Amino acid sequence: MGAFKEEQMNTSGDLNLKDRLAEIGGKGLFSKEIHELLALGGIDFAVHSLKDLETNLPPGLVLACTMKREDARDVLVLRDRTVKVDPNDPYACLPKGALVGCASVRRQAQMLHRRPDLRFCLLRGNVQTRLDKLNAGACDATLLAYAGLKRLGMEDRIDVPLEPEHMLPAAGQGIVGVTLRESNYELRELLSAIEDPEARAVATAERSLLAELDGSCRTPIGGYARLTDGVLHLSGLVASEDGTFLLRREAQGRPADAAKMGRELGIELRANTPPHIFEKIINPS
Ligand SMILES: NCc1[nH]cc(CCC(=O)O)c1CC(=O)O
Repeated sequence: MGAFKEEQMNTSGDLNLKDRLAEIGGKGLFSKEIHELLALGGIDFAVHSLKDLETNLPPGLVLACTMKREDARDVLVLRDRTVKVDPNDPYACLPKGALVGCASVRRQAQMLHRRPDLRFCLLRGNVQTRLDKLNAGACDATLLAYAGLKRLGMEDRIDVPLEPEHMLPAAGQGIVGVTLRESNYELRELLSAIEDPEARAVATAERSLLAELDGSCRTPIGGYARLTDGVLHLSGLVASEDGTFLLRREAQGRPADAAKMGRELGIELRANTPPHIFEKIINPS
């Protein structure tokens, strides 16, 4: 196998900066065009943030490898960096009625659940654009993935890493995965060298939880698994957008049962959630 040729693509997810991701089609947005090209043989593999990768891949494509997980936490980035932060009560540093720039219903719901006084505005664009807008006073704080900031070398802009008990991450957050054609055995074998079994186990649990729950991409859903001493622990969360309803459940078991564990926790969460929270929004206006 010789050198790789890189094909850069801008997807609808990158190009549409105006709307909330949830309203323009959710996860498939970042991978639709890429997977069409992959299926046709225009490219041989595609690299994704697992968080943005749909749970049901197009026929003939597989998730060939999941790489070692970066820090999965979300972080709070503050405009006023001089305030004191209590790690046990990370949202207390925001004044009453503070304006939070955020494009994720999952983050918004979890914050509103603890701080119903907070106000939210849409903040989209790439990370640098968001930080520029924050610094210019568009809002008082924003929430981002630790992994995204770290990979861009902007860890120093992190004010408050949020522990999963305060903010449950999205399924797959912090993990990079590679998709390719199922029939490309040579490349699958080659990529198995960068597969991380722990990332595979946690990603499988989180993604099967998400697959079970994914009624509408507007539903705030969190899923986070970790492996300790050979035991897989999975936390799942469903909330209403305004944070008035929030349900969190945990499960544990063997890594080999990751998919089953995710499905079962998803079923349990759904059974205990008012059905309207999962209602599909066909035509958002
Ligand atoms: N939805 C955008 C997106 N997809 C993956 C990351 C961060 C990196 C990762 O989670 O792997 C981000 C940015 C963010 O949410 O702050």
